[in-house]
Amino acid sequence: MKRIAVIGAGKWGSALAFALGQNPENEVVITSRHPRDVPNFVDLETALQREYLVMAIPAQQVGAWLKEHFRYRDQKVLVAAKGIEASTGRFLNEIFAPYVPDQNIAFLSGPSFAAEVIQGLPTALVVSSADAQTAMGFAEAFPEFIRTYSDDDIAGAEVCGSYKNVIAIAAGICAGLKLGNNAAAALISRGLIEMRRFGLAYGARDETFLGLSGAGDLFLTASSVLSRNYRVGLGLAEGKAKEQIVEELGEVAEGIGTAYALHGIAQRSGVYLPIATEVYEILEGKAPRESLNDLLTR
Ligand SMILES: NC(=O)C1=CN([C@@H]2O[C@H](COP(=O)(O)OP(=O)(O)OC[C@H]3O[C@@H](n4cnc5c(N)ncnc54)[C@H](O)[C@@H]3O)[C@@H](O)[C@H]2O)C=CC1
Ligand SMILES: O=C(CO)COP(=O)(O)O
Repeated sequence: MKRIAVIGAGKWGSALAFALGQNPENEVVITSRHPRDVPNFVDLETALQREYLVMAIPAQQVGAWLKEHFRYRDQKVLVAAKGIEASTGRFLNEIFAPYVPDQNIAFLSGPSFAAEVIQGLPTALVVSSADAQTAMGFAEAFPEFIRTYSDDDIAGAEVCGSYKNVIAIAAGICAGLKLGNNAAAALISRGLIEMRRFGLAYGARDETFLGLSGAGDLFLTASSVLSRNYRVGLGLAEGKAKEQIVEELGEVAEGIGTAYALHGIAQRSGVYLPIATEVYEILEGKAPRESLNDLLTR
């Protein structure tokens, strides 16, 4: 029996708790900063005693959360968030490194809308860890409707999971401006190339970008209104400010923070990130049509 605690009861944490609960080999509890009226809800201290932790707190908040609440007790940790910390440019593996040893941590990626997982719809995910046993331990915890693969390309999982959210914002802008399917396809394919170029510089493996974590999650997120990031793009195309969009969304859209993080990385390192940079400029108020036309005619 795997005793699992999901930390963070938002859309993704709730969906993961549901999915993992479908496997009779697991005993799953969930916790969050606001008590929830769900049968498996426990307080944070109880949750942190569990052997397996699934972290579903957004990337922009998890660093502060770890500092305030986390105490390592040999737990195995699965990081389910996707994003790069805007304030520091840190990836999630860097944020968690001071708290959890490499052999006890894994990262979840792949095309997976929470809204479909919670319906038990077929899904495929990747569990990446430096330790094969840790990756397998989490991969086999998922129920049959979720096909899991395991690998050790943490850099690839992280770059794909975070960067695709920024491309999804750009795709939402493209759709909102009614630039057409040709433009959308050009944008998404160039977004994959940009994400791959950035990821290779971070030590990611090439094949990861054509797999579930890369192309799979990018195509999913950059082509559906189920994506919060895609919906951010639609709002930007309407001329709304990001603050209003986030308020109306009522859920996290990690692509915003990651766009700021990527802009900072590009400024510091000189790496060429045209789409991420244009998304940052539009989030900062640049006219979307001018920006996307620049991008597509460059
Ligand atoms: N929703 C989805 O379809 C998927 C989401 N993800 C990722 O999962 C992560 C979480 O996303 P969602 O659950 O969808 O977002 P959400 O907006 O539905 O929920 C976020 C949750 O984090 C909690 N939270 C925020 N700040 C916190 C803090 N400082 N301390 C404790 N809890 C805090 C909130 O209370 C909320 O319950 C994100 O990184 C997202 O990219 C990954 C795959 C699918
Ligand atoms: O990561 C996701 C799907 O794989 C969820 O995407 P959004 O955060 O854009 O909704």
